[in-house]
Amino acid sequence: MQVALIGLGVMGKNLALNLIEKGISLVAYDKNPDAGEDLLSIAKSDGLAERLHIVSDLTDMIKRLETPRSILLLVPAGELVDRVCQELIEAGVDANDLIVDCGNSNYKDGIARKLKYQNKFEFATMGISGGAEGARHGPAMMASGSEGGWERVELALEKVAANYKGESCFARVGQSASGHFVKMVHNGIEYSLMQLIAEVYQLLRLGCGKSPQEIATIFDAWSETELNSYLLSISSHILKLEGHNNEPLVDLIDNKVGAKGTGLWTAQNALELGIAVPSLVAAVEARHLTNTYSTHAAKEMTYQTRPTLVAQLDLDELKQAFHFASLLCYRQGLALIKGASRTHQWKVDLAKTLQTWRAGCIIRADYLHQVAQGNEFIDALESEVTALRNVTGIAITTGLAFPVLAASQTYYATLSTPSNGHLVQAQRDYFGEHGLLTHAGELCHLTDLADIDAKVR
Ligand SMILES: O=C(O)[C@H](O)[C@@H](O)[C@H](O)[C@H](O)COP(=O)(O)O
Repeated sequence: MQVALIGLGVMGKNLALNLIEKGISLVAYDKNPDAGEDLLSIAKSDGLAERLHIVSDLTDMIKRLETPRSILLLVPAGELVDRVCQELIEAGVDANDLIVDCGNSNYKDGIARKLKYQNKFEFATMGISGGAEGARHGPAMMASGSEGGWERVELALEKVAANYKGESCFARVGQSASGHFVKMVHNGIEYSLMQLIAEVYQLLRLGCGKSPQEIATIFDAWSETELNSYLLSISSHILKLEGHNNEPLVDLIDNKVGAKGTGLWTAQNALELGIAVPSLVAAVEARHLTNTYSTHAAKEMTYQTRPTLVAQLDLDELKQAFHFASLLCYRQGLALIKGASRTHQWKVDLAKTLQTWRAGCIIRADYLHQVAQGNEFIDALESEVTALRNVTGIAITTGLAFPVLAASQTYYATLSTPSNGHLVQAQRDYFGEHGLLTHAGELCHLTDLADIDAKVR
C-alpha cells in the first residue's frame, strides 16, 4: 500500500511515522526541506526509514506514486489548500487520483473544492483528531464522500487510526464534506467540555477554597468511574504540576484563551441552521470574554471563598451534575450534525460518528456508550437532572461565572419544562401583525376584538 502526505508539521510528521510504522509505503513532502530532513532522521532512528521517501518537489512526488494515486494533505486550513491542489494539478495528478484534505478546514470550503476540482481529481475531506500524540499512535479519523479512491486507502487508514475494542476509529461518516463538519462539531464539543471542567475546577477552587492538588485528587477519583475521559485526565495531570516552591504551574498561565476557529464555526453554523447548542456557544463566548480585559486587570481581581457555600456543595452531586452536563454537550453536538446532514442530504451515520470518537480523539470518554444510547437514556437520569439544577444554583450564588454549566442546565430545562414561547409569539404578533392574537380571540369566540386592536402606542 502506498500513499503520499503533503505537510510535515506537528500532525503531518507524526501521522507519517504512524503510517510507515503500520507498513504503508509513504512519499512525503513539505515546502520546508528541514521538515522532511527532520522526519527522515526520526524515521531512521526508529528503524522505519525504508518505507519513507522524502521528495523535494511535487512533480517528483507524482512520478514516484503508483496510479491511481492517494494523497493526504495536512496543511493549514485556508487558501494554502487550494494552492497545493493547484500545484498538484500542474505536477500532473489526474481524474482518478484521490486527494484528501485532512486539516481543520471549513466544511463550506470542502463543498466548494469538491465542485471546483471535480474533473481534475477526486477531492475528499477527513477530520483528524487526537493532536500530535493521536497522529503518532492512532488518531480518530472522520472521513466523508463516496469517491472511488476511498476503497484504495481506507484499509490502511483503518490500521493507522485508533482502535476501540477491536473496531477502528476510522470511518466514512457521510457524504460530501460531512467529515469536516463532524470534526468541526467535535471541536465545538471539545471547547464546551474543556470549559465545563474549568468551571468545576473554579467552583472547587475559588468557590470552596480547594487547592489544585485536592481538585486533581477529586478528578482522579472521578476518572475511576464512567466519567473517565481524556480531557478530565489531562486536567488532573495539569493541576498536579508544581514549581520549585510548590506553586501550581497552572497559575503561571495567562487567562486569555486562544481559538483557531472551529468552535466559532460550530456556533455560527448552529445559529444558521436554527439548531440550539447553547453549551457549545457559551464555550466560544467564554473564550472571547477572557480576551476582553487586560492581564493586569485579571490579576487585580480577587475573590473571597464563602464558607456557607462550601457546606452546601455535595461532591457526589457535583459529579452527577458534571456527568449530566457533559452528556448534554454531546447531545447538542449530535443534534447539530443530524440537522446539518438533513439540510445537506449528507446521510451522516451517527453511530459511525460516535465510533470514530471512541478512542484517539480529544473528546474520547468512557461514557460515550451512554451518548450512543440516545436522548431516552439521558432523559432517564432524573437524579442527575436535579443535581445539575442544584449545583448550578449554588454556583450562580458564588458570583463567579459558569457559562457552560448554566447553559447546559437552561438547555435541558427548556427541553423538559413548559415553554414561554406563547408570550414571545404574542409580542411578535403585537407589533408584527401576524394575526395570532386575533385568531386566539376567534378561537374563544370573542365577537368584539376591540381589546386586541387597542394597541399600546
Ligand atoms: O481534535 C483535535 O486534535 C484538536 O481539536 C485539534 O484539532 C486542535 O487542537 C484544535 O483545533 C484546537 O482548537 P483551538 O486552537 O481553537 O482551541
